[in-house]
Amino acid sequence: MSTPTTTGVMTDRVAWTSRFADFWELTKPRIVAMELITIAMGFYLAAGSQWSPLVLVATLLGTGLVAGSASTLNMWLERDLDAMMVRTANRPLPAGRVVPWHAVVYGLLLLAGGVALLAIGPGAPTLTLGLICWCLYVVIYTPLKTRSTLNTAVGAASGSLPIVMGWVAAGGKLDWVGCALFGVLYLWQYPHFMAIAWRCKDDYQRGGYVMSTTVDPSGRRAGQLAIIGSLLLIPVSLVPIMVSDSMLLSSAYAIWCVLLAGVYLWASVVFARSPGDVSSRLLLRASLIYLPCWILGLFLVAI
Ligand code: HEM
Ligand SMILES: CC(C)=CCC/C(C)=C/CC/C(C)=C/COP(=O)(O)OP(=O)(O)O
Repeated sequence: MSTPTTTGVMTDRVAWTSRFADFWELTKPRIVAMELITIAMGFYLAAGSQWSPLVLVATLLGTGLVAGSASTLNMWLERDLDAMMVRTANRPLPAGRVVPWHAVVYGLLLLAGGVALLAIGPGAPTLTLGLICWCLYVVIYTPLKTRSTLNTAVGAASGSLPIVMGWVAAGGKLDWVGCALFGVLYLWQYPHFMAIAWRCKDDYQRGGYVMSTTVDPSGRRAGQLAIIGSLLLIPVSLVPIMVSDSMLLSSAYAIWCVLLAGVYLWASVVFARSPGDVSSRLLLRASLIYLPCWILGLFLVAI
């Protein structure tokens, strides 16, 4: 009878670790992590003094699973196009490290787990939003990417709903504040994505994607959309002031929001005036700084 050698056990361990890493990558973990932070923030803002830690955990885990499922099925649907683009060619499916039907089963299992958690935890309103979000991303946004630049308007909606899911899960109504949370995330995505759409325009062209920068390679249209998004962020990001009773905290929040959106607007203008490698990197960085900083501001205003 043969016994497993140390080398054999080590090789198995490495193989399992890289398999785990491939399935993990299918969920686009960095975007999901950022979404989870927005969900926690939405929940925190709506929760009064009485809130259930179990509902919070179920909302975070459930939405995380539904979002991971959406990303996995998005990658499955786009596996052939991803193979044509430099940025995505080494993803688990186009690189052949995960078999397509395994990804489908995995994506559906994640969806089932997420639906169960959202049903048991926060309940029907949050679950309904989660399913709408999933459909927007997988069923509408993904096929629309090769057909119309309207894809960004739809993708941005799926990126903005999770913060509302957190808000609703903690008992928030779809009032001014609930809509403003959606609005900030929605508008934030325009400069964020316009920077990426510029940086990846050759890739998008190779994959046959219809993006603002492939229909207008001068970058004019992308620049205009980035400016409109960051400009509108100034008034919309001020609406959540309504959750605070403190004059001091609301004033500090207002100044913070105007400052953040001002920097974002400045980066958008720099990009619009001269679309290029440096200006698009600046805008992408500004977008990745804006979001956590705005969330920090919300945290403080709701103390
Ligand atoms: C229309 C909507 C969106 C599109 C098309 C989009 C697209 C992308 C793409 C293609 C990248 C990779 C950039 C690169 O490789 O250089 C990226 C990065 C990123 N996105 Fe977005 N995004 C959108 C919305 C969102 C939302 C809603 C969030 C989270 C709340 C988010 C968070 C991030 C983060 C944290 C990164 C940097 C980490 C990474 O490269 O994975 N994005 N986005
Ligand atoms: C609850 C739930 C379903 C949440 C969904 C949250 C989510 C995954 C938002 C992503 C937003 C978005 C449009 C990302 C870009 O995808 P892309 O396909 O353009 O990116 P890629 O080119 O890197 O594949």
